[in-house]
Amino acid sequence: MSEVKIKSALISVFYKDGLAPIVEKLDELGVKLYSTGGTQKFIEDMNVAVTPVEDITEYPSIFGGRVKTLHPKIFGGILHRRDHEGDQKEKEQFEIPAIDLVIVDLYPFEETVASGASEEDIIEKIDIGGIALIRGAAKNFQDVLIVSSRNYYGDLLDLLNNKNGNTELADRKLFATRAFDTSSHYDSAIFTYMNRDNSVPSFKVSGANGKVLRYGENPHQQGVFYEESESYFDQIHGKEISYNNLVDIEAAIQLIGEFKEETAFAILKHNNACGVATGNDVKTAYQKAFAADTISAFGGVLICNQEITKEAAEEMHSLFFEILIAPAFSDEALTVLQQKKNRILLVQKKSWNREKIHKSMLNGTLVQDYDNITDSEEHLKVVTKVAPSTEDVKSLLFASKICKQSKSNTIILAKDGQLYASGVGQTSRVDALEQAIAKAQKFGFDLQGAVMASDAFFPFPDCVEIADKAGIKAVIQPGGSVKDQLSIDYCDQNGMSMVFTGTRHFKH
Ligand SMILES: NC(=O)c1ncn([C@@H]2O[C@H](COP(=O)(O)O)[C@@H](O)[C@H]2O)c1NC=O
Repeated sequence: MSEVKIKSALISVFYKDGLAPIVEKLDELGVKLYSTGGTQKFIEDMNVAVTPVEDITEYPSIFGGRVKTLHPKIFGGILHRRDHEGDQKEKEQFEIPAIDLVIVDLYPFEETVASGASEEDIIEKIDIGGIALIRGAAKNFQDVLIVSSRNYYGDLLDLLNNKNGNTELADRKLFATRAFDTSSHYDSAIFTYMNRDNSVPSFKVSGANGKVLRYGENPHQQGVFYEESESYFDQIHGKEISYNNLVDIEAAIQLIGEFKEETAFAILKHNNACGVATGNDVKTAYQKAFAADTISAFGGVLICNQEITKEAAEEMHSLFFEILIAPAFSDEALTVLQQKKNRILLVQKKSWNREKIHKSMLNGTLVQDYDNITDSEEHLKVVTKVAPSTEDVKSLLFASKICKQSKSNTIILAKDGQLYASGVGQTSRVDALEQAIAKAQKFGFDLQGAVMASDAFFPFPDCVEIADKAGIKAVIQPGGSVKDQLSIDYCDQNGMSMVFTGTRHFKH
């Protein structure tokens, strides 16, 4: 049977907002309504006739609502095959009313977890009856239409309006597919919560609201972005965000997350910082970040951890950049920045907060903890005769933050809250250092008294030697090489200071 006329509907929804126009339309179409406690009251308050499910089940809602729709007469009403003689006989025998449309909006499990509620409250938000209704109605898409979330109310209304209460098989199948998307996403979230201690060696990821991108990494590749949780940003201006933009946005949000106490500004290209600085105000921090590499900044992704001021906006307006991310923009700043129609402006809504990260690998998925160690003073062990000065320690920790958020192998050269230059993504540490020195010289930085950070230990003393000859006098690195002593000896012989952090920060 392809076309089905909706004659009856069961509505059981957690959030009642958005429901009223649907109830009105169903009432207008003469659809008989069944409902559960709170939803029933909502419908009655609209002065629309509704039959409580209890009238069908002849049971009250019990155990604090844990069992209300879970009854053969409800599930029989949904699941019986309309064109099956045996099912029809049993339906008559057990006096089961047909239910042609099911509208469910599940208990908000993910929201409850995100709110930091107690385990008891979270467990109570595991919907049982609702998920069963969704699965039952979706299974019987031959006869029944399932609306599994309030996200689909708009589509339901269109359907009711356009087809006058009739549905085609293709409609029901589409809504059923969406229903299994809803139910599988819901169960994945429950599993992920229950498996917080990784006691079960299984990994679930469920992205929703797939956004088809213009293309993937290159124009001949397709790309889609599936978000797993609330978005990190709101786009307030500019062209459509691309696949590569998203990759850079993540790198930018991770990098800026390292700077919690001071005003910081960063400019990234291809996931690596080409400019980072702290400053007393946003404009100063931007100017210092831009100075690190005035060429790479062209077309870059900019990020700041403070509101963008008018002064800062005017300063950066002349730069062609792709994206600017900030927690807020002043009205005057927006007036300046929005003059260029394509440039993307994003309001960052939350700091980087993922504990686990994953990437597809071979025929599976690699999962690991996010590198959530930011080197700070208490991590530092002075291994040389000379200790770094207070100012050097500040510069070393600043450099180490950038180092952690750059692609390995990385060497960062910095001073006074300003990235001087970096060597990133190199196959040898010496290459990374030589690249950084050459870049610093190219952009006019005097490396006398600058500091060096390395994301991993030095296997040989060559790096400290090259750095020393370039004028660098303080070094931060994890330590841990069997030949650490050779680097330490070189520093001691040449009046350099070096600290070990004990933490390697590879980023591949
Ligand atoms: N236990 C059940 O039989 C049951 N049947 C439906 N629900 C849920 O109850 C909520 C609606 O409840 P109410 O109409 O009482 O506000 C919906 O989110 C629905 O998914 C149930 N609750 C949880 O499992």
